[in-house]
Amino acid sequence: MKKLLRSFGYAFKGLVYATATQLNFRIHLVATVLVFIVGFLLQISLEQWNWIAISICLVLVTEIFNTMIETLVDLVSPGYNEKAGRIKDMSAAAVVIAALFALITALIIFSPKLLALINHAS
Ligand SMILES: Nc1ncnc2c1ncn2[C@@H]1O[C@H](COP(=O)(O)OP(=O)(O)OP(=O)(O)O)[C@@H](O)[C@H]1O
Repeated sequence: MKKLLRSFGYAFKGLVYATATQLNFRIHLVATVLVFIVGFLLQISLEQWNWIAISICLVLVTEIFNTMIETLVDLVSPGYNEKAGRIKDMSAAAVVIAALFALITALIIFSPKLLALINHAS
């Protein structure tokens, strides 16, 4: 049990490090809070919450992996290296793909509800 708690402590330290050092990670966290607020206000369904949860998880996990890969590349290849650059570029591409998936998911879920609200108000 003590060992398990210690492992969670290390994981929490990693999360704090990612939040403190990565502006993009902080932006994703703010976006997560906003999506939660909008989701509650628009009373989205359980299935839609599922898609939102998958999107958020995917973006945060890829962002942490990206930070991890950047740190590892800087460790093993501190100087200029074409392959090191390519690895970082691909890692960043993974975050962009996840973020696009999240954006499209949010558009599919929220735009019909927001449009209905706008139509109702006018
Ligand atoms: N060692 C390297 N050799 C060659 N090119 C690199 C190297 N390090 C970085 N690059 C290039 O510069 C880009 C930016 O790298 P950098 O490490 O600054 O990441 P970043 O996306 O700006 O993240 P962060 O702001 O978190 O450091 C990489 O995507 C890559 O194209």
